[in-house]
Amino acid sequence: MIVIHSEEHRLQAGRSELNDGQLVPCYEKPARADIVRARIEAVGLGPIVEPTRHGIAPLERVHDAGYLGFLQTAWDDWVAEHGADIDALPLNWVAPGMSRRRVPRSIDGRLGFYSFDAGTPITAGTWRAATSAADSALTGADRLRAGDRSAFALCRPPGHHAGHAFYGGYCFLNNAAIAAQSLRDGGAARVAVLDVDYHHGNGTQEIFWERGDVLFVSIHADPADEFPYFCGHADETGAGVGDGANLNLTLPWGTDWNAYAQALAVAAARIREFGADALVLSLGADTYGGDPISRFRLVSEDFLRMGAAIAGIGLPTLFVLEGGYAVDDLGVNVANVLTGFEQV
Ligand SMILES: NCCCNCCCCCC(O)(O)C(F)(F)F
Ligand SMILES: [Zn+2]
Repeated sequence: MIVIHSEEHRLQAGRSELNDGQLVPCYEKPARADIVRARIEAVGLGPIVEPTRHGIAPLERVHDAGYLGFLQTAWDDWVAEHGADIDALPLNWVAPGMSRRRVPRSIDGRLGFYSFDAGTPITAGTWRAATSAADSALTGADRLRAGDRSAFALCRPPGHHAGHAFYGGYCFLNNAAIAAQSLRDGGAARVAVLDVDYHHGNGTQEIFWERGDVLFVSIHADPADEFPYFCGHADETGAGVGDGANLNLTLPWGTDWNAYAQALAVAAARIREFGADALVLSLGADTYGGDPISRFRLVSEDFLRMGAAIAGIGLPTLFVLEGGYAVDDLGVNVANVLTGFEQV
């Protein structure tokens, strides 16, 4: 399995995030990619290559042009107002009943206009890091189009919380959605996205909400209890021609492999029934029992079983890294999914 990875991920190194009322060091940090890369090399999963640059066009196939323009200038606009010693974080958002008709001139206003949390710092390197992650996912999509059975885009920052025109949950560009759209544009008639991150992929859901050509399936902690809280419920099935092409499988805190495997079997059956030509797998490993911000109870061996179950779907598969914050074990857990897949 080829692995695509850019050193430019290191350019996203936020100082702090707002979590549970406090500014704390960022959980989504460069060491995450380093430990995954080291394990991938140790197990000899496959060659590790740099992404090819794809420019802004594939990003515009998924994201709003005004949002992309904002992301490109946000840091400079922030520095002009607040200086370069503090990362850019929003301080207020659009609440129900407030107007979203005008984009504010203020950088503080635009940070809130285009985001949904204060846990996702924009820094000097955010744009370059985020575009390098999107290029990794796009390069992986190119490999599937060239006939590879699988590829792994070792992406940082992650993407599945980023929507058409918003960022949050450590995500700026939706790497998995950008790759899925690239596969569609490259000739795949139907593409499935399966999200196994502990958190609901609200961004991916929003992007494909009214699309019947891309199936989105997510297995995640019940949003009644867990971030991102406001969507991801089982009754969210899509809209218009997309109705029925969105499947949310929610699980309670404390979920172990037995329960998780049953949800994964339902997801696999739905994907087979959909008749996709390719699968994009949003691979978060924060379902791990040792994860500091999550509350499922998978153990490292379960990730081997997860990889085998994904292989059982029988589609060319692009793995795209999302979350996972038990950094010491992240490499083993991610590599186990990929190894489990390859062994089928
Ligand atoms: N008390 C709850 C704090 C929640 N803090 C934000 C959690 C973000 C999770 C991000 C992720 O793991 O879903 C991704 F894959 F996108 F990286
Ligand atoms: Zn997550």
